[in-house]
Amino acid sequence: MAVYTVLEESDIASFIGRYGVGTLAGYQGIGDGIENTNYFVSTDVSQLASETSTADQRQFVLTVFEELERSDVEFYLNWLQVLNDGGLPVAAALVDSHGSSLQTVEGKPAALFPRASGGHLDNVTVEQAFSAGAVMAKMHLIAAQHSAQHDSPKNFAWVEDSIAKLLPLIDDADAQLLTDSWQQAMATLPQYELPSGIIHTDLFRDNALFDGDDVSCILDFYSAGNGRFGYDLAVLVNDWASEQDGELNDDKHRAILAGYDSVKARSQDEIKAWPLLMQLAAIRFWVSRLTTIHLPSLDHRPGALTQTKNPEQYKAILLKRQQLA
Ligand SMILES: Nc1ncnc2c1ncn2[C@@H]1O[C@H](COP(=O)(O)OP(=O)(O)O)[C@@H](O)[C@H]1O
Ligand SMILES: N[C@@H](CCOP(=O)(O)O)C(=O)O
Repeated sequence: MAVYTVLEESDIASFIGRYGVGTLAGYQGIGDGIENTNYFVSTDVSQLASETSTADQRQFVLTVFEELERSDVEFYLNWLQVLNDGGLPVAAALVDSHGSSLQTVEGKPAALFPRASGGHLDNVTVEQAFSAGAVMAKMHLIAAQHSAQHDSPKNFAWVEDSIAKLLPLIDDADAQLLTDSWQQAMATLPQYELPSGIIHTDLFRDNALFDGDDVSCILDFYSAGNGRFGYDLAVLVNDWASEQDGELNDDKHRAILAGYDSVKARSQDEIKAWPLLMQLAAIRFWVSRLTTIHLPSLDHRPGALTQTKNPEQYKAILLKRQQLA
């Protein structure tokens, strides 16, 4: 259950009051998520003079950022606005009557977002895989036009540092595989000139909502930062197009790449570096999942331990991707 900051009805009503979006009609803590506190909130807009729609209620998500620094939240809210202005399906924070999107709740940063329609996918069709690739390419096109700078909390420097800390804690065969794979990848990466910008870094299926075949909202930008676009795409493919044993599902893999290329054609170097990028993305999540288990005190996310994800899955994906190189 991802509600760490418990809010009373009166807290939520006064929070909502800053926005002029009607009176509180209902609220419910959101069970999904591991990092922040989220509530679904609905308001009654029937008394609002400005309301032109026929609906009686509007739906929002109230987020309390449990661990992020205020300056980081500020960056993410601005970035969401940039993506929203560029036409990407994201939920940009509402601005209150004083012109601010960033609030404070119990001393922590907080914001109000429109609630997006759509649901999470259990099984991905090739049409949905195509849409996911296309929407990521659109996001990268917007990012390529901006010179924003932000360190992703789990960038390659973090991976390298975490590997060093993990080596004494994991079995010898895994330690060897991790060391060799990482060193080989880092030695090969500079051969390629790979375009970069602000990337999502964690676009797993649980961070996207779908209406039918279309992405209705990309969620959870709170690990975004500078990185290579091809690496972001590899993170997506490893989650959306892997079988249980880590093997690539050819149809979904092809559909994601076709969707991506239909919006932003990959460069020759991005294509040549593709197996390497998938390996890097696999190492990153093998390492973060190992870290949650072996170094829990370093994991800043309050719900990480209760929602532990299986590191072996990403080791299997790494081994399968190495066979493609
Ligand atoms: N704007 C939104 N519209 C609809 N659902 C949302 C929205 N924001 C969050 N959610 C729901 O809340 C869940 C948790 O949000 P997320 O940002 O992933 O949390 P956390 O940062 O804690 O991991 C999402 O998986 C989604 O189901
Ligand atoms: N998608 C990740 C969970 C989020 O991980 P984080 O390391 O970016 O906080 C996974 O499935 O491991």
